[in-house]
Amino acid sequence: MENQTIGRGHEYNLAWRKAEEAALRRYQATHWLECFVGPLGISSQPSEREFVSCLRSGFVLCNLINKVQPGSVPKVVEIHTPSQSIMWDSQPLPAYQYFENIRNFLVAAEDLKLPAFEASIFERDNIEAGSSTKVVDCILELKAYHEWKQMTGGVGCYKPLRSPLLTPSRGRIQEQTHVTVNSDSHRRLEMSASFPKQSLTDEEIKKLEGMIVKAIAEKMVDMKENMGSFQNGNTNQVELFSRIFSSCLEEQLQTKSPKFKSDPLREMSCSDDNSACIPLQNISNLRNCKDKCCRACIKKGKCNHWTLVVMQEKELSNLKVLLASTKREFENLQSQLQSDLKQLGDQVLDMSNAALGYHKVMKENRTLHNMVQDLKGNIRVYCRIRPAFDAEAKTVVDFIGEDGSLVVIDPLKPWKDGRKIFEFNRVFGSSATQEDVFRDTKPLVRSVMDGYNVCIFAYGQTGSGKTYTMSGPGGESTKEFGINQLALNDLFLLSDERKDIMSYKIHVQMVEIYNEQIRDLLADDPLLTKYPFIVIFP
Ligand SMILES: Nc1ncnc2c1ncn2[C@@H]1O[C@H](COP(=O)(O)OP(=O)(O)OP(=O)(O)O)[C@@H](O)[C@H]1O
Repeated sequence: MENQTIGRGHEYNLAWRKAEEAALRRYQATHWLECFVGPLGISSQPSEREFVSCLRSGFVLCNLINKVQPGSVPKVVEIHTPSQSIMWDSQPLPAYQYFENIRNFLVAAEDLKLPAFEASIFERDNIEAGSSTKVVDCILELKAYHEWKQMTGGVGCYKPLRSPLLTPSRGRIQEQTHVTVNSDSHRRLEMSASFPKQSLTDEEIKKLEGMIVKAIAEKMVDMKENMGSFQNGNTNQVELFSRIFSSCLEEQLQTKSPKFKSDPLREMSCSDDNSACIPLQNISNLRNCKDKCCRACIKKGKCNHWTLVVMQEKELSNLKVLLASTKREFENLQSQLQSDLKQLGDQVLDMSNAALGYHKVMKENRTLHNMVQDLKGNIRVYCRIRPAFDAEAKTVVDFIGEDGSLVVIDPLKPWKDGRKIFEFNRVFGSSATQEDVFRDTKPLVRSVMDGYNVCIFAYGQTGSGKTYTMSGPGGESTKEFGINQLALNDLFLLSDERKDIMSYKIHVQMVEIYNEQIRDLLADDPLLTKYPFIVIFP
C-alpha cells in the first residue's frame, strides 16, 4: 500500500513537470506572437483555454504565417467583430470561419514542414489538458523557421529541429517570457485543475500513465532525429544553431544592457530597433540587397549596414589614392637617392684618384729630395765664425767665399806664409743668425721622416760657440733657438702635416761624453746616468 503511494507520487511529480514545461512553452509562444503579430488580448501567462480561444478564429495564425512567409495564406477570412478576437471567453465562432482559416494555415504549415495539429482542437468543448501542446509546437517551430530565415536570408534548406535542443531551456524560457515561476505561477498552472490534490482513481492513474508514456516516446523520437542529424556531420545545422544562439544572446544583451552599444563600429552595424547584429564579414552580401536593407536584420527599414559599407568603400578608395601617391613619392625619393649615391660614388672615386696621385707625387718629391741630399753629399761640413769678443784685437778671417772657401791670416807669420785657405760646404759669417744656420741643415733633418739616418754634431775648441749653435744661448727666449730645438719643432710640424697618411713616434735622448764617460743627461735617477743606459720607451 505504501509502495503504491510512493509510485503514485512519482507519477504525479512527472506529470507536474511535464505540465510545467508545456506551460512554459506556451508562455514563450504567446510572448513571440504578441511581439510579432500584436497584442492578443490575453495574459502573458495564459491558460490553455485562453491560448486556444484567442487562436480559434485562425486569423492570428494566418497573419502570423503570412508575416513569416508572405503569401502563404492568400486569403484570410476577416473577423468583423474585433471584440471576438480580443475577448477569448466569447461565444464560439461559426465553424466555417475558423475552419477555413485554420485549414489554410495547416496547408501553409505543411508546406513549411511544420508540425501539424488537428483543427478540432479549437472546438471549445475539446479544450482539455495538453490539447494545445501541438499548436504550441507548431508556433515555436514557425518561430525557429523565422529565425533561420533571418540568419540565412532563406538561402538553403531548412531542417526542422523539433527537439529540446532547439527549444530553449527552462531557464531561457523564463528569461524570454519574463516569467518567474514562483509558487503563484505554479498555482496558476492548469495542472492544478487537471490533477486535483485529492486521491486519484485507478482509471485516472492509467490515463495519466498513458499520457506520460506518450510524451516521453515523442521526446525520445525527436531527440533521436536530432542526434542523427548532428552525427551525420551536418555542419550547417551546427553553424545555424551557434548563429541562432549568438544572435539570441546578443539580442538579450542589447535589451538588458544598452551600454553594450558603446562601440561605435557596433553601433553602426546594428540598427536602433534591437534587430540582430551580423558579423562585419557578412556585410559584403549587402551589395545584392535591392531595398538597401540587410537580410540579416530581423526588421526591415532601419539598417545602417549599407551606410557602413559605403563609408568603408570611401575610406578604402581614399587609402588607395594615398597609397598610390606615397608609392610615387617613394619611387621619386628612391631614384633621387640612387642618383645622389651615384654622384657620391663618383666623388669618392675622384678623391681616391686624387689621393693616389697625391701619394705618388709625394713619393716622387721625397725621392727627389733625398736624391738632392745625396748629391749635396752625405757628409757635409759647415763652418760658423763666432763674433769677436772685445779682448780679441783683430779678426783672423780674411775672406769668406760663397762656394764655402775660407781664408784666414795668421798675424804672427809673414804675409805669404800666414794665409791659410779652407774648403767647407758652406761658411757662415759672424753675422749669420741661428735661422741661417738651420736653413741649410733643415733638408737633412727632414730626411729623418723618410727613414734616413741623420747625424749633426758641432766640433771646435773651447768657447768657439758649439753650445750656442746647437742649443742656443739658453733662457726663456725662443728667438735664438739652436739647431736641436729648431729641428725638433720642424719634425713635429712635419708629423702633424702627415698625420693622415703616416704615424710617427719621436723620442729624445741627451747624452754627454766627458773623460771617456757617457752620461744620460735626461735620466731621473742619478745612478742610472752612466752608460749602458736603460731606456724605457712607453
Ligand atoms: N754666434 C755667436 N754669437 C754670439 N755669441 C756667441 C756666438 N757663439 C758663441 N757665442 C758666445 O761665446 C761664448 C762661448 O760659447 P759656447 O759656450 O757656445 O762655446 P763652446 O764651444 O760650447 O765652449 P765649451 O766647449 O767650453 O763648452 C758664449 O758666451 C756664447 O754666448
